[in-house]
Amino acid sequence: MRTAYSVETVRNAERELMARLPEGALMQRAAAGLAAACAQVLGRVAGRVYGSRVVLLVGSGDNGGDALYAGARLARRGAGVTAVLLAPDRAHGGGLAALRRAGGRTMSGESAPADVARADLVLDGIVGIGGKGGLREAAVPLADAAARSRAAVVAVDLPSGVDADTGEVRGAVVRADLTVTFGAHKPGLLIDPAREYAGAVRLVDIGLALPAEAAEAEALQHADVALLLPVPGAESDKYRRGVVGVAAGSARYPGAAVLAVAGALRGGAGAVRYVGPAGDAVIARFPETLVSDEGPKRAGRVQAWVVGPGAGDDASTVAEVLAAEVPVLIDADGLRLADPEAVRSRTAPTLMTPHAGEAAALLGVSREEVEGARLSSARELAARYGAAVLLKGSTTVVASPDGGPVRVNATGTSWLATAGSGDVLSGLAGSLLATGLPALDAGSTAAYLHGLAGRLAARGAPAGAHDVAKAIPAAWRDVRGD
Ligand SMILES: NC(=O)C1=CN([C@@H]2O[C@H](COP(=O)(O)OP(=O)(O)OC[C@H]3O[C@@H](n4cnc5c(N)ncnc54)[C@H](O)[C@@H]3O)[C@@H](O)[C@H]2O)[C@@H](O)CC1
Ligand SMILES: [K+]
Repeated sequence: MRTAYSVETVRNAERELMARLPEGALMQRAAAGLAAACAQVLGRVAGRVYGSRVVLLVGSGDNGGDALYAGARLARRGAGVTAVLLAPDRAHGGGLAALRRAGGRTMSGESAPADVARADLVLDGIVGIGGKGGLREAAVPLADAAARSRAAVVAVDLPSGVDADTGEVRGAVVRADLTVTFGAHKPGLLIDPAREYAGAVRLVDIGLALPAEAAEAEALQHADVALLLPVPGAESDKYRRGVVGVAAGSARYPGAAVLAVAGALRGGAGAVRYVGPAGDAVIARFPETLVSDEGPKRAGRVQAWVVGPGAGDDASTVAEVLAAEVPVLIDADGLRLADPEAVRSRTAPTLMTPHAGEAAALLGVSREEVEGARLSSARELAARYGAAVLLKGSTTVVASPDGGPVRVNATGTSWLATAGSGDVLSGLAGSLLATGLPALDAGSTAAYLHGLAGRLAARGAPAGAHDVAKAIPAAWRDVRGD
């Protein structure tokens, strides 16, 4: 699990640890890890550390201090290190002295862009967890110069200017190739749009003790998903493995039903029951589906429902499903048709799976606002509806109604932005719900498999939603290491 903590939690842990350590020890740990990472990067881009050109962008806080101490270490190994001081009279005193002792030089911001352009490596120590709200004006030309330069850009703790706690980007920020972060991941390193500016992320352990229950966000890895995936035992039959009901599709959109069933058949449930007007299309493609045209209430037992994909204006089916006392996944048209009060008053778990546009409509804000603030949007929807919310997009975020860390999915690919891909995801997640996984686990596991399946199906070329569904078993095997 990749776990991210809020700035407040990180600061508290730092304070506790610092009280037990000699002054400056924590910063030295950070600088040592940072310098080692930079040396590796220099090995790649310049062949070696000795004789390479390094420019430090140094703000007035401890983030700049980390950069200065790391720069001193690189200078001692023979790199030519220049520190650009954004506020020369407020730069970290100890770091500055260390750099000068090691033979590094300093300059002010105005003449820096030329040096940045010639550098092999630019170390971004403008601002870390102490900043808010995009880069200040004086720092913007330096961020631009770094972006134009052929140098590798390594961000200290965070790409300067991004919001550490939310992943929001308001104004100019540094774009890094690598971010070396200290003590713990910050939510902004896992969540877009900030994540995109971080490049690859490396965590340096500085000894912080962070309680798991205080996490703000977490990203499942292969091993976590492997533990969550349901595996049928010797005693299992199709009913014990769970039956998932799919109430989807309409005369106008039969394809949504076919794709949701395609996902559901690969999600671990023992059987898929389809209810709706697209039964013929579903059976033609997937003869193993149990088809009923009697409506959800009389369709027979299921352990979870998926409702909404391609539903058109069929509000009564949505209402019928919401009245069922089993977990329900609501997607697409179902999100628009569901009565909020009926969702809130449900006692069994509910999982809502909007994309940014659907979430925006539910929240009464613009799509851009949701895309810029994915974490708070998902949390807000979850709280309003008393439901788990899986917000689809470049980084899919799954929030629980009762708080706790959000799950962030990192397996997605832009190839998944294709018609019908969401229908496959809802079938898959519904199927996992039917096997008994809690909503947060079902949603995040489905997002993980779906993203992986998307990559496997696409491999650098466009793939249709049905290709993604077909690749789910391969994703499953990949996760389990079979
Ligand atoms: N506290 C600790 O124990 C440790 C802190 N470390 C480093 O210390 C950093 C936090 O240091 P600070 O609390 O001093 O804060 P920062 O250095 O992150 O930022 C504060 C400084 O940045 C300026 N600033 C704020 N917003 C800005 C903006 N939008 N654009 C440009 N400049 C802005 C402020 O004037 C202030 O001087 C961490 O990110 C990490 O790099 C590490 O050394 C590990 C140990
Ligand atoms: K930084």
